[in-house]
Amino acid sequence: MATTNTTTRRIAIVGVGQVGGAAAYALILGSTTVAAAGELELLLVDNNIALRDAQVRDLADVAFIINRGTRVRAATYREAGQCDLIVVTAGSRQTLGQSNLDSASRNISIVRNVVDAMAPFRSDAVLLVVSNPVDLLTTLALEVSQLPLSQVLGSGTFLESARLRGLMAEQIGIAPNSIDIYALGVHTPSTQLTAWSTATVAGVPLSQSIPSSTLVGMQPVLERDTAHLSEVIVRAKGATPFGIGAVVSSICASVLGDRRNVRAVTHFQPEYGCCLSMPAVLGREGIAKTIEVPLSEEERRKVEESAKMVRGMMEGIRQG
Ligand SMILES: NC(=O)c1ccc[n+]([C@@H]2O[C@H](COP(=O)([O-])OP(=O)(O)OC[C@H]3O[C@@H](n4cnc5c(N)ncnc54)[C@H](O)[C@@H]3O)[C@@H](O)[C@H]2O)c1
Repeated sequence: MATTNTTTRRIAIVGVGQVGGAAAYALILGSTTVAAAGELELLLVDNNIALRDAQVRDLADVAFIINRGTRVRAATYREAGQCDLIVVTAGSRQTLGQSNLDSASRNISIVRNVVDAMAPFRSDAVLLVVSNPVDLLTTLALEVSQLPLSQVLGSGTFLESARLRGLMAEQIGIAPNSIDIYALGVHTPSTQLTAWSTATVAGVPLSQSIPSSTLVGMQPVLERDTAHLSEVIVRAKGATPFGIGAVVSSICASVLGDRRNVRAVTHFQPEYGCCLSMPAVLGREGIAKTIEVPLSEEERRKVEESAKMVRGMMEGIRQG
């Protein structure tokens, strides 16, 4: 490793294709925020060595231009396991027409292997999983890494929650950061849940802060657009790197800066026996606290149904 300095924050990105590359780019642009008061070193890992080295060179140019002392270099799995924060974006992208199951089984084996190759982890390392299916792979990474529960999380429905607020803001003329609403549960278009029952504007329930005719009209459209926009983007350009890249950068800033922002990320839920997205307070330890959301009976039943699928797949993985 390069010589250490107490204020250097190290983030490893494992899998530097479209998503890993965009995450690295967002991290370099936001390096002052991400590394809190210190400097940022980005370690890139990929089993495609030519691609990894090309990404290092391309991203090093960005760092030179930004000129905030950020360093970018290639690294091994072992070095990645010793970083402050490790982002797992390794995987095979799901192509349209390919079944979820095909893509899931390849990513299960990839994520198991990369997490295994990084172990043993630095004791305070935080592991952030982005590869899909993200709830299953975060649950798997938690088991394989043997890190404490709080230190393993996944991007989950953070992006969908941000998208939901942004799309709603356009409809109702209120800024996104003044709307408190989350997409929760298991991250797929058919299983994630919009927590309408707990949504507020300025602490006032949505049902009292927006005319009911507006609310009823926009709910199905927002749900559909929030859940399916990624598919639309993938159909047109093959991947969705920028939104998720910004999500990674934001989570890294929250964790390394111990900022205590509340974000919908996937993390272990004892009640459901697997990782799925619920709002969490993010701090240096990863998940500082889960916010208990008082879901309606129907919302809870929907979350339990999809959690059952994740638990079933985990059981299949354990039995080999
Ligand atoms: N959670 C989300 O919201 C979200 C959003 C977008 C993409 N994704 C997921 O992110 C993952 C990556 O997507 P992408 O578009 O960047 O795909 P990509 O194919 O462009 O990149 C994947 C990279 O992983 C690398 N890789 C594969 N096996 C590896 C291994 N064993 N060790 C190290 N690197 C390895 C590949 O060489 C490639 O560079 C996919 O699983 C995708 O579904 C998640």
